[in-house]
Amino acid sequence: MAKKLRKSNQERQENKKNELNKIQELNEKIQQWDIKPNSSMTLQAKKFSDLPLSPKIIKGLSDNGFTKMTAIQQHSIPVSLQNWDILASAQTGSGKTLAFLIPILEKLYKMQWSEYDGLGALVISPTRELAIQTYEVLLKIGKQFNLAAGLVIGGKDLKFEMERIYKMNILVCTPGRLLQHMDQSTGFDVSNLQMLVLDEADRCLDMGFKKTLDAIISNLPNERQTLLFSATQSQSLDSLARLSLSDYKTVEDPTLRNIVSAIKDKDNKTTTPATLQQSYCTVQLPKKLDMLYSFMKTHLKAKMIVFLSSSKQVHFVYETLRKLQPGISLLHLHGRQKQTYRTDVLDKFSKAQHAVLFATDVVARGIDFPAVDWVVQVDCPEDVDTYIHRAGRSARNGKNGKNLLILTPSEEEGMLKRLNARNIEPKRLNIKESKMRSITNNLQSLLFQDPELKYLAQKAFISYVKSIYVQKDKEVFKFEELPSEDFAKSLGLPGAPKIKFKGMKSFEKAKELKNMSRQLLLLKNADENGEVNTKKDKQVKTKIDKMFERKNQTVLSEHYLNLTQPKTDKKGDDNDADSDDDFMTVKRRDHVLVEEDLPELLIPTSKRAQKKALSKKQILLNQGSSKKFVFDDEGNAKPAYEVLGEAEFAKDGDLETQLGKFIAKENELMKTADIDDKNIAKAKKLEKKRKRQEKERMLQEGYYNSDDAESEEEIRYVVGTGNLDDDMVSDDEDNKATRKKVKYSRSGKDSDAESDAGDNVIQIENPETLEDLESLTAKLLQG
Ligand SMILES: Nc1ncnc2c1ncn2[C@@H]1O[C@H](COP(=O)(O)OP(=O)(O)OP(=O)(O)O)[C@@H](O)[C@H]1O
Repeated sequence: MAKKLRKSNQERQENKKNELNKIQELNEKIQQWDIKPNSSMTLQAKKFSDLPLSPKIIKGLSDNGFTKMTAIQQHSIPVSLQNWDILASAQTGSGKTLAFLIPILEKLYKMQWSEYDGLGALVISPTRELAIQTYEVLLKIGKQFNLAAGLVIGGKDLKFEMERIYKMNILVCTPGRLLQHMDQSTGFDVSNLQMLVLDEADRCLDMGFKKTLDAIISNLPNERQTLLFSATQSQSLDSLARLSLSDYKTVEDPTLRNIVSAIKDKDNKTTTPATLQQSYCTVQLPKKLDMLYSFMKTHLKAKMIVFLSSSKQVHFVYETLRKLQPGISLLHLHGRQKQTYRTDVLDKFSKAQHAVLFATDVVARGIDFPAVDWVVQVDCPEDVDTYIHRAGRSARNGKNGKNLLILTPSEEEGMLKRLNARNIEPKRLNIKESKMRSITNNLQSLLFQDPELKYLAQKAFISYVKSIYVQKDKEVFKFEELPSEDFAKSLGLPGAPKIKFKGMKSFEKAKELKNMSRQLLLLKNADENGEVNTKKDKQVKTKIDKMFERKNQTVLSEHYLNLTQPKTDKKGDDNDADSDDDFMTVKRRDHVLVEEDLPELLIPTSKRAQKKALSKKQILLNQGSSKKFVFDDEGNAKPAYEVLGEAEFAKDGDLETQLGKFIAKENELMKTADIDDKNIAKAKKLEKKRKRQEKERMLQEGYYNSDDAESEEEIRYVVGTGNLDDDMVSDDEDNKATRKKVKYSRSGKDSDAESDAGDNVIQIENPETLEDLESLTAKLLQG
């Protein structure tokens, strides 16, 4: 028995030695690799197996059907393997994900990284969807490795994450939650980090994560490798590169250890693939929905993503078009839905053969839906980069795809100019008016029947107008040219909700009035000759003068305060026009929704308005009980109830007859009122029921984000080797002992300990839920 054990130990040692030798060989080969883009080595390496890569990664790749490399993989993987920092940009769908995942796995493997070495690599993605997708690819190709990987994309149960995050070797995450862990999770140590990857790096910046990224990067060790990947390159990306890549400016100096290789896809000058057919058409804003519906009706056998500018637009278009039953299955996705619902939609759309997905730009980047035939950009993208990324959801990895950009006449010239400047020249498509089907009447009747839909339409209208208003590129987005009335009608609304740009107006007016008040003060201090006395403090003032002054100042400042109120709140926080939700209010005119039913945007928030309302109330209170007057033909006011003289009263019969008549009349009135009341009560009951059902349906479909955190679980883990199972790490002493051994074994001296760790059976904490991505703990890259 002992002999057998010794033999197996010997075998293990032998195996380990061989493995280390092979790693040594791989390292030597990659150091000799000529990474120049035109070198024969680079150009001749067509398959993954042509590169000096470990058998583990080759197996992981081939098991998933990846054998040939794409251009970006061919050019960037050898450079990454030589430990250079990289700023890589390549077309959408060109395989960037593998281009950074392979070097991560390969590097950690060659360093013989173990679960006790802590976090070795960090991948930061701008959206949850992209992070999930990257994580899934990592799981697939990394099965052969003995590493722990986790997905941290936000969620409520911070404690749960805190307890596990320190065990991870590779983390795929979104920026906000990562920073939270850096700040709050005591056990989370990033000091050993070897690689940082920023996927869609420019998008991370566009989404306002700059400060978060700066903070994350400042927490990371300087001695690390950094890879920045994006399909487009913006100036902000350059500035990030300067911040996060070492010696960015020393590109030409090959003697420095950390230089940047800016790798671009040499074959293509533009960032859109050649297999993508690009076209555009021009349609008046009020005709857009007709155009979309007609397009869908003529493409029932297609898989299509329809991009709209806001979640409210998406919600409205989805809810109404599904009621018109176009004959193709419809899905919708935006950032206000629950993560579980979003994941479900992604899954459904990925699997669907023919379907339409209405979406915001939350899926514009990185998401890899298979076989999308059409991308339809119904609302104009905010810039060319967004256009490229949206269009890039189709024609991925050499496949064919089509993109249709719908522009309004006022957007056409500006947007085409922007696209042409980037070598993008979509073909113009002429729309046959005769083929276009108008759905305005259908929408009107839908909205008439369903107040919920009307409410959605109003929100969609406002959010669209708002989206145009806030666009930076005023040459493309001309707010003043919006045909708001017709646009509202095209959504089925009876008219455009009036939008008042509260912040802007009050800001301008406040400036004006501030000037006026200054003039008033100066005038008040003017001497008898009318000259302005600026040295008023030197005047001799009586007590009454002072009181008068103080009183007037108060009046003035109150008045001034009222005018400037919308700009500054009590705490002095800036509330002006830039505030996202507060910058416009809507005056409604055609419906009777009560205030609590209104969207936040519609509630008048100005303190002035509230004060005004208060004062009206006050006036009414002060008035005491009201008197009712009627006006005669000459316009004279008389009390509504007058006591008649006896003779006049007797004209209509004696008291008894008149009383009888009066009672009969009142009885009649009461009967009708009773019927009316019953009808109203019935209608109310029905409405209540309908609302309840609607709410239930919406809950099922993933709206009501407010309780997201309550119900969803957004963190998932792959936990590495079995000895990371909670039970096994519960005993601290044992754990410490194992750590010591494993550390020691990395130097190759204690192969028993190493193989013990390696021999552990892999534990999957919740195998059933692993696949649907909703498990809190999943599994592993196994050895
Ligand atoms: N070497 C390869 N062989 C076959 N298919 C590949 C290869 N590399 C990537 N793919 C496939 O190509 C598709 C696009 O890859 P990926 O999502 O990595 O593109 P991307 O460049 O990151 O796109 P985007 O810029 O839109 O994020 C995926 O379906 C992926 O599985």
